[in-house]
Amino acid sequence: MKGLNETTVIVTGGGGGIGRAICRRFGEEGSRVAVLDRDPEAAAATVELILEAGGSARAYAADITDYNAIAETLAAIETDLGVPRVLVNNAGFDRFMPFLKTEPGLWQQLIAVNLTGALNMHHLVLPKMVAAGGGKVINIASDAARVGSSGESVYAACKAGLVGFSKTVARELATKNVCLNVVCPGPTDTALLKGVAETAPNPEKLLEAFRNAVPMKRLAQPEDYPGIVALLASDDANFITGQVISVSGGLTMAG
Ligand SMILES: NC(=O)C1=CN([C@@H]2O[C@H](COP(=O)(O)OP(=O)(O)OC[C@H]3O[C@@H](n4cnc5c(N)ncnc54)[C@H](O)[C@@H]3O)[C@@H](O)[C@H]2O)C=CC1
Ligand SMILES: CC(C)c1ccc(C(=O)O)c(O)c1O
Repeated sequence: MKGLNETTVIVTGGGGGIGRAICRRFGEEGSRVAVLDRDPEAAAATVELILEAGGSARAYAADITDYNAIAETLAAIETDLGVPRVLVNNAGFDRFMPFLKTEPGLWQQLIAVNLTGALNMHHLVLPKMVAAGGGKVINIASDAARVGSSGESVYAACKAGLVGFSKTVARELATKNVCLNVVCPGPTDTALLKGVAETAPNPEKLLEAFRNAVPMKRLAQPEDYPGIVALLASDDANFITGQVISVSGGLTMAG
């Protein structure tokens, strides 16, 4: 795709299911991929896959909830790989529980990763994109933000917050050549979904309910996302900003 070769790309949660698939695609496009994850081994495994395929990547172990640690990590990325032109905010986590059974401590954990973590990344990376004359941000939210999802109230609130935040900053930076767009996955076959299913009284029944809710009657695979993310990061998307796109087999059909 246009404009991705030798471009510096940061992917948070790059060691996980969806993040790894996105990193691999940028590797195939010839980008310099900064695989950022709080799990160092997972990040290193993603880098290994990219290098084996002939691409260029480096692993960065950092927690997106820690503003100062992220500032240090970004300085290292800039020294190693150059100023980022693409940022994919993908790191996230969830616990499945009816809202009335949750406690404020869990809300804080969910908000720290799914909302504050993304704010940290934007606050530290966007000034560099503005100074460099432009950039692309792709935020991985969730269809839970668009249609709701029982058991995911605070997570859904964070993801809906990310959607509103993305549209607002897309307006604020529209004249600076910085485009922000949101991709909303539906239920996807990753460690996150498996972890959630294991906490349910009947994991297979929960997964069946997720499959049945999707018009195309299957869970998403991580490989369902890299195409749209690469497109939104490319020069073919230079006039697209503030948009929200569901990749969920028809779970959300928004006009
Ligand atoms: N799997 C699913 O069904 C869905 C996933 N999503 C979203 O897609 C994104 C990716 O999810 P999956 O690949 O499924 O999850 P995953 O659990 O496979 O990967 C998430 C990765 O993020 C990393 N991470 C978590 N917290 C972090 C932090 N504080 N700092 C740095 N790294 C951190 C983890 O170490 C892990 O490698 C998340 O934002 C999730 O909310 C959205 C809708 C559905
Ligand atoms: C994996 C978790 C439980 C999950 C499941 C379903 C949705 C959704 O319907 O959008 C999610 O966003 C999830 O994160």
